[in-house]
Amino acid sequence: MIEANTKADEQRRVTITTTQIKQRLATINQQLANAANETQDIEQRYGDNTKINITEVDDRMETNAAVQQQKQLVAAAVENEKLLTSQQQRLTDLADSPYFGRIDITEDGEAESLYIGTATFMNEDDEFLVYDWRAPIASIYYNGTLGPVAYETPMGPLTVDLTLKRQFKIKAGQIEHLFDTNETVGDELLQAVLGQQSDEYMQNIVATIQKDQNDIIRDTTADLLIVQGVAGSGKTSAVLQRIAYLLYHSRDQLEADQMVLFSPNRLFSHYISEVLPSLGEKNMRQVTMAEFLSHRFAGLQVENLFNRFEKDQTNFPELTQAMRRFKESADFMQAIQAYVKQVSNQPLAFNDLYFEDRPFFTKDQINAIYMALPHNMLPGDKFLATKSTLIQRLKRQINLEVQLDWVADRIDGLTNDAYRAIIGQREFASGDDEQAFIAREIVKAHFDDLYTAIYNDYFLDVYTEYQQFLATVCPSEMPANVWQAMIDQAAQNNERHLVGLSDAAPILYLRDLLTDSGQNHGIQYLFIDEMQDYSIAQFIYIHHAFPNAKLTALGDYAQDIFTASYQNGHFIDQLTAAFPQLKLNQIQLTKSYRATAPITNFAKALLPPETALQAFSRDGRLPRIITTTNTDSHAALVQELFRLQQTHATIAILTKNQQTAHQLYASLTPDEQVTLIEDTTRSLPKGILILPLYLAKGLEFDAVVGYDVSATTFNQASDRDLLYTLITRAMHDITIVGIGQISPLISQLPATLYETPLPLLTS
Ligand SMILES: Nc1ncnc2c1ncn2[C@@H]1O[C@H](COP(=O)(O)OP(=O)(O)OP(=O)(O)O)[C@@H](O)[C@H]1O
Repeated sequence: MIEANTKADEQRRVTITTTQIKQRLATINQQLANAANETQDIEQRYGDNTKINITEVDDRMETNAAVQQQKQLVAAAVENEKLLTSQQQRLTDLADSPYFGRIDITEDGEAESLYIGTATFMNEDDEFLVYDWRAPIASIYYNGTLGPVAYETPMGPLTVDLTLKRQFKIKAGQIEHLFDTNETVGDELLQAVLGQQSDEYMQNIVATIQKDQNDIIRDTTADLLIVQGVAGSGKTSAVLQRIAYLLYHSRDQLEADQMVLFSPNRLFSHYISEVLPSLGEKNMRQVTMAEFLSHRFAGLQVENLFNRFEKDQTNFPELTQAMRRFKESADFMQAIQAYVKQVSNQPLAFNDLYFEDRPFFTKDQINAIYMALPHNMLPGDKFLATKSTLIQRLKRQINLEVQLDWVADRIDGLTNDAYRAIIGQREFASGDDEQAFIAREIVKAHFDDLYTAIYNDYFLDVYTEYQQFLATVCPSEMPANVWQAMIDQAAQNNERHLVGLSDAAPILYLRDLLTDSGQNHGIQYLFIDEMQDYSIAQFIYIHHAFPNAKLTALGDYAQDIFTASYQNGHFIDQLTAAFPQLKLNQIQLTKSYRATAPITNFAKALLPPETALQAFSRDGRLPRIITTTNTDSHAALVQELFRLQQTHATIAILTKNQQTAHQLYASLTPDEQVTLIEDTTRSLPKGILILPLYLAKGLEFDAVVGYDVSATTFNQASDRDLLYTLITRAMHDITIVGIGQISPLISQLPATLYETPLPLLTS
């Protein structure tokens, strides 16, 4: 129990701190106003300078230098303004809520109180009034219980005595709550935070990070950090705080754009987009696997995970499943490596390179170049040497061509503007030099398409090469005719500019290994959320594509909605086995924070009894199971929505597939104010939303209605993971609606875990 005078003392300190923050803010505001004026000033002068007459040759050089200098001045001024704006934002946030924690420590007999907030604030005398939550000493706040505690310093671990841990909730400079705690971070504040309504954007969790989440955030040693965490255990939250932590500790070596987060869909990207800015950091890059693949397969259409899932629902025979399992495995990617080694001394599937409708380099010519190279050269090097020979030969052709009459004719026909566009600002020693330059530019432009084709490796027919590879790896248990039919299908896909999803990573891998290309060495960290939605083959390809990146992979094998129908075995074991050379750290999160205890316990009952899953102790209503008839289903749903709307702002109706979502949406009247969410949707409005479950991955809603969770729709063992994912999207309330008969997966659960309201009375 906190004494009243303790609160008054603490409030006094808050006031002193916020007063100083506001004073600093006033200075920054002034500097910002000056900086804005300065930028405007320079821009204006820059504008005036460009008005100097540039047709006089003597003036031209001088004007260029002046313009360059002005440009640099503008860039510096803009940079300065940006810096001041970010300081302004940080101070504004601190003035409202300067800190959320206090630790009292004793070190060598000397006692000290430290206050922890979202950013450091030092007063005029360089005393820390607030420590950044990422400072090494702040780890005590997250990790330590009262008594001796160690924390990392640049000189090695140091032990201090922790004598007090206090948590605050401060708003508009006023303490709303404060608690003393001996837990790592007390539950009281967490209760308050988790009880709030969902928001369009995810919130940062700095004030209440839990110990095991802190381990994820502060890991700096692993090359591959794998986090298996139950639904709602804070995996996504932890990874975002981790990004903020890494940026803070490597300010000089690491930029936000050297980090990439693979996210499940665009909606999710939008949902998490405010966390880093709220911590004063820039966002990392975000990409979905579909975007990544379609970028790398420019011009071809790659099968989409969501569409494939929908198709699997109607027809997915066992042999197709086995085929997919193989193509998505580490063995398959290893077979590609072996194939590349083996074919490097054989002719490759090259394409003729055409120019003006006739082959300029035939595939035989290209193969002759390739095969003449030393046998012991690496395949990628051989390819690059071949490419370089092709470019040299093209250059030779360009040198010959400049002498030809058609070029002289073309030069004669140039208008003044076209002529000037070619020479630009260049100066020439003589007229002949100028002519020679123009002739060369014209011939280069003439051969540009051919050059681009060579440059982009279009002379390798990777699809045919892939089909040849496939012909060498038919698994013994697979009937040869079925395997051949799959190869024929891959060839047909290619004709139609399509790529099957399970072929995508292998084809890219084959292409990159044969051509020694496709690697991005600049990315330092990669984060893969919902790791269970990626195949091992995709992981291997991603690691190949970003060879210098440390990898953080997070997920929950119980939420493998896309692969549960055909994968078996333990995903994490397969993943670790695929990267034996990487330094591994594995962390498990078993406590679920998102939902109330009744919802989490209900979801848990679906999983095998040995599953380590613990509900955070937050009270709430029992889940409701409504079984209705086809005729009454609409009325029952509307009635339930009406009930939920009394207390919740965002209610998601989740369906198994898109078709059900569309049909349901069409059947609701406009005054029911529902929004249909699709693959292309970028942001989440409040109100009632309808979406297929797979688009709700990683998201959360105040209330969820699982619609048509019936004996006919959710009846396979693999549907368990779908249902678990569905239920765990809810924060405060869940209703499951079954039509005809409720899914056996639900009816098997202990009746104490839910309630069944009386059936709706219809006329
Ligand atoms: N330490 C914490 N303090 C406050 N809130 C937390 C904490 N950890 C998790 N949460 C909250 O719990 C919810 C779930 O977190 P998050 O989405 O990060 O979990 P997840 O493990 O990625 O979930 P899922 O796998 O189900 O998508 C979020 O609302 C998040 O803000």
